[in-house]
Amino acid sequence: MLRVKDISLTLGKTGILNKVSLEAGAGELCVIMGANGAGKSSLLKVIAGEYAHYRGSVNIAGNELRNMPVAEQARTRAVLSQQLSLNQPFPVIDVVSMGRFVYGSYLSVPDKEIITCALKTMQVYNLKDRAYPTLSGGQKQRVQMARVLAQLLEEPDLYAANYAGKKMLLLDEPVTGMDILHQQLALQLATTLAAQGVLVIAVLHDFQLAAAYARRLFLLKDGSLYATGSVEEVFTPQHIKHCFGVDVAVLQHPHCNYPLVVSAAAAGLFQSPAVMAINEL
Ligand SMILES: Nc1ncnc2c1ncn2[C@@H]1O[C@H](COP(=O)(O)OP(=O)(O)OP(=O)(O)O)[C@@H](O)[C@H]1O
Repeated sequence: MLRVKDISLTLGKTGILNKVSLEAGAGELCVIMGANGAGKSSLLKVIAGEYAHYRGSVNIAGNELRNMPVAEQARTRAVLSQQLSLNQPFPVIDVVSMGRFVYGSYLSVPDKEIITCALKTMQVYNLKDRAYPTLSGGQKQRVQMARVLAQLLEEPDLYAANYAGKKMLLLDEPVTGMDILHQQLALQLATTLAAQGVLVIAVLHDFQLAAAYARRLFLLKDGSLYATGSVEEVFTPQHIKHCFGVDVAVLQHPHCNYPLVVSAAAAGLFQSPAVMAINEL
């Protein structure tokens, strides 16, 4: 579904991305991680078609991104950007409706049903008449998730359509500001959409959420792809130390089949022979 080959990006005079190549298939939930400034948002913006002057190739479902008309790009992928500022006092329902405008400015009955479905799925239906700027940070983020969901869906039902090879969802730090319940809601929604064939690529900073939800990880360092693979392959103490400069232990989760990444800030952790043995494996 997505083939990124040798992407390099310069902004001003600064090299931001350096020959990044990656592939991801329909129905995968991929997570991009890396330290602040590693290039995660820039990479997502290149894939979203927001930068025209990158070098290399981005191929989406067999189409070269450069050759895709903007309207077709908008129908193929929905993007949740970081730091979206919207200060006009639009009601929430209008903000979510904006997601449907990529299909035309007239909202049909099915469009309105999709908007209602998106509002209810992100648990913001009760806020639909509130002025968007008056919402809390986490509520705004849920509304923005509802907007991209409204853009993505073809039916007012999460399970009704097969999106394999047709739809891509790009999420830049989607759970920022959300409480733990709504973090789970947002990432379970991403998982559900992936199960319907949507390729989901999310930038996350939280190791536990990434470990729990990612099927494939891309770890960036200084604008280059440093490691890629499964959670177990990418989340090693060595990779994390190299990319984030912190000592961690990677432990077996007592109840779940994904690892726990624990930072050395937990005093005395690294004195435990059991933990040292795990990390030397
Ligand atoms: N428009 C721009 N002009 C110049 N430099 C930029 C621009 N946008 C981003 N950068 C720089 O590019 C680098 C990568 O930025 P990017 O936002 O992609 O990082 P990130 O990995 O998403 O970081 P964070 O975790 O802090 O969100 C940073 O050094 C940033 O300062």
